[in-house]
Amino acid sequence: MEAKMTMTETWLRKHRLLYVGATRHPFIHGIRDGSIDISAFKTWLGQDYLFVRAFVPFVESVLTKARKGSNDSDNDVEVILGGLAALNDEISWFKNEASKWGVQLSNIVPQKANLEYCRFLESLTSPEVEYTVPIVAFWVIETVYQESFAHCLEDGSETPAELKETCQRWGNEGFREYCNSLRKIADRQLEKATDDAISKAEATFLQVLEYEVDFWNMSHGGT
Ligand SMILES: Cc1ncc(CN)c(N)n1
Repeated sequence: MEAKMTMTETWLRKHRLLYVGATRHPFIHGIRDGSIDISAFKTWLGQDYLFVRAFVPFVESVLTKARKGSNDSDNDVEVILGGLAALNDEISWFKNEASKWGVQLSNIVPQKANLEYCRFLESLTSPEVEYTVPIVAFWVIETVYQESFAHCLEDGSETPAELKETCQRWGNEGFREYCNSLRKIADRQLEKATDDAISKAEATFLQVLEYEVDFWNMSHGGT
């Protein structure tokens, strides 16, 4: 008998074009084939540092909701706490990387796409938004980076040596497994969710993908 398709699988198939748009963006192609304009990379670096700082309270709120709204809360808390710990490392990494590239983090002003994305994440921290919705958002946010940067490390890629460490940060196997754990939590929640929560979660899935595309665009000179 064939295994039943999970909700995340259904959405990934149904919204394939947008998903590919977010995970195979020209910014990523530029890293992968070595044609990236380093000023675009530096813009991304500074903006992403601000994003990651704003991402922490979002993840904290997911953690709080996991404690209250999950019937496997020990597992969920462990996975989400692992994510928070990774964010702590990520922030230190951004600081180091910025000084390597001569990017002054204290002078970075968030661009429109970044502000809008952070505002959207903040809206998901409201207690009225049930756990299923932000856990789906969390899974997609992390997975877009995992799939994007892993693509830059595949056989045949010509990623410049000085950008390999960046790609390793999200493209590594451990990060992939962590994304799979988030996906399993999201699917488990979706299985028992109401139709209303499922449609809100699907809309959130799409919004995150759109925000991710806008985020990459911003590094290419968009706003
Ligand atoms: C915009 C964005 N999306 C996702 C990630 C992965 N934490 C990130 N650092 N920045």
